[in-house]
Amino acid sequence: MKYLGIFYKPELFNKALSLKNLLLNEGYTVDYCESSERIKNNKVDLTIVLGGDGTFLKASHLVNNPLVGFKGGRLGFLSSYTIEEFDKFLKDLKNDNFVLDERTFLKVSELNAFCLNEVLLIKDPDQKMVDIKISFQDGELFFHADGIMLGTPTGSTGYSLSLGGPILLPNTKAFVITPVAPQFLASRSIVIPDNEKVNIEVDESVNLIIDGANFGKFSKVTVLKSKKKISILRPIDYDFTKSIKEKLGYGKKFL
Ligand SMILES: NC(=O)c1ccc[n+]([C@@H]2O[C@H](COP(=O)([O-])OP(=O)(O)OC[C@H]3O[C@@H](n4cnc5c(N)ncnc54)[C@H](O)[C@@H]3O)[C@@H](O)[C@H]2O)c1
Ligand SMILES: Nc1ncnc2c1ncn2[C@@H]1O[C@H](COP(=O)(O)OP(=O)(O)OP(=O)(O)O)[C@@H](O)[C@H]1O
Repeated sequence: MKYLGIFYKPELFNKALSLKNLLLNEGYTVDYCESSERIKNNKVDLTIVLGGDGTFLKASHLVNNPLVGFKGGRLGFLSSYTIEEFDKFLKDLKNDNFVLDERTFLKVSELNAFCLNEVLLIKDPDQKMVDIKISFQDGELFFHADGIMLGTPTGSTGYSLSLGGPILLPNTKAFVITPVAPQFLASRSIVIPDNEKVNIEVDESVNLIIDGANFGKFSKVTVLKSKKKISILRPIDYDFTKSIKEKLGYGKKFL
């Protein structure tokens, strides 16, 4: 990998500059070092992301080449290194000491918008509970709730988890549907194959939130697996269970 780009959270400008100089000294070409959306559709071999998960999500929507994240925020669940591990990364880069962690995206057909974590339809706080109908090839489901979420395996450790959803291993070919604050205890998440096309209808217009960004009010959307994929560069010793133990405290050995 010779042609690199750096996308950073604005407050990490100095860190981005020092990484750029390190890479230039090692003989790499740094095509861009940006915090704006100008990086869209660039042709570098690797986009290096300095920031937390929000920065990583932003970058994943803008590029199609491999990404590697450096935790420079609070959680950095999607990151592969910390902001202090530039030297470790440079050694891995020199020795190509990586594994590729491929991730799928959802697409909202009405907007041709992509998401790495989840699509959420949720009412305003002062709106009454809404009636939701979810239909897909294998049938239809109804919920009376505040909203509904359709998440990817990547998003299963984000908002979906906070709503009581399951953790899916990254290469699971499935999506998770989770109602938000549903009436009646029976309504929990349901996991469906990721080749399903999901139609969501709500009896009112509610907020459409895609990876945390609000796209306005909708009462009907169609969501399906997108052709867009990204590969996340992971150090050769990376394993997903390590990150859920370390970053979420799940499955840790306490005694
Ligand atoms: N109550 C919640 O847990 C909650 C609420 C809103 C949004 N979110 C998540 O935040 C994402 C947007 O990220 P942001 O940083 O712009 O918003 P943000 O600043 O509100 O971050 C929300 C938290 O979710 C974490 N997060 C994001 N994606 C994750 C993932 N795939 N696995 C584990 N943790 C993840 C972030 O690190 C952050 O700590 C949304 O896609 C949603 O998944 C979570
Ligand atoms: N390049 C950028 N341009 C504009 N805003 C950005 C950029 N990168 C990050 N942000 C915004 O800054 C906020 C915080 O960024 P980020 O989520 O990466 O850090 P964090 O919340 O501290 O870490 P984490 O999400 O890992 O807990 C996010 O809401 C994100 O939208």
